[in-house]
Amino acid sequence: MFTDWILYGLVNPILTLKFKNFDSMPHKVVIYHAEQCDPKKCTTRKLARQKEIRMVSRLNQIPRGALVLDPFSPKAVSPEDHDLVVEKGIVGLDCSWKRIDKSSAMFRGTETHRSLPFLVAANPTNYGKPCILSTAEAVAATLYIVGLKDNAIQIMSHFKWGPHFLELNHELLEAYSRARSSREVVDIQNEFIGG
Ligand SMILES: C[S@@+](CC[C@H](N)C(=O)[O-])C[C@H]1O[C@@H](n2cnc3c(N)ncnc32)[C@H](O)[C@@H]1O
Repeated sequence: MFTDWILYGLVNPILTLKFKNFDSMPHKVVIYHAEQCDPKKCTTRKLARQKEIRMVSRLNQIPRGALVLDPFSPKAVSPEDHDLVVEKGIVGLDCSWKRIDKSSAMFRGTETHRSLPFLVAANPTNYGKPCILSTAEAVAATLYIVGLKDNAIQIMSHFKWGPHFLELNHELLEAYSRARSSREVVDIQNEFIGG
């Protein structure tokens, strides 16, 4: 009995560590896929194959109350969103950037929609462009800003260019992740752009 407890005490933390990311990620990140992309370049499909996210094709499969990644939202992602992300998860919209305005209209009115502050894309399709991030970059940036940095690194590890996204934006991501509010995130962004 006593040895069982010692064994449990040794093995359980190892198992918890091993499966920590696996347990916490797939059900917490849901991407609505609008089938408008080139399947070979689609970052959502890749993350779904790796079981990092859940890809859905019907609106009623989107969890209610999650943080919705919407580039048109006036409110920026900030560390204040940590509990929201942990408890309700993240929702992304994988659609063509050409149709983003129409497609993201379905998210309007959601209190929990958020835009990402200034960050530069590292994916080959939009390399160097500010704010036009792939879905994978947007999810990783959100995780990083709210303090789930290991999960952000894990998401980016599935892409050749993924770690470079975190390096390229390291200074900003760190600063955003230390902000106290969404307002402060925007101030950091504005100071960076202006300066
Ligand atoms: C328009 S889709 C393009 C996806 C691309 N086909 C791919 O394979 O990654 C990118 C999605 O990522 C999220 N996203 C990207 N940049 C963002 C930003 N600046 N703010 C908020 N969400 C963003 C949004 O959910 C957006 O709809």
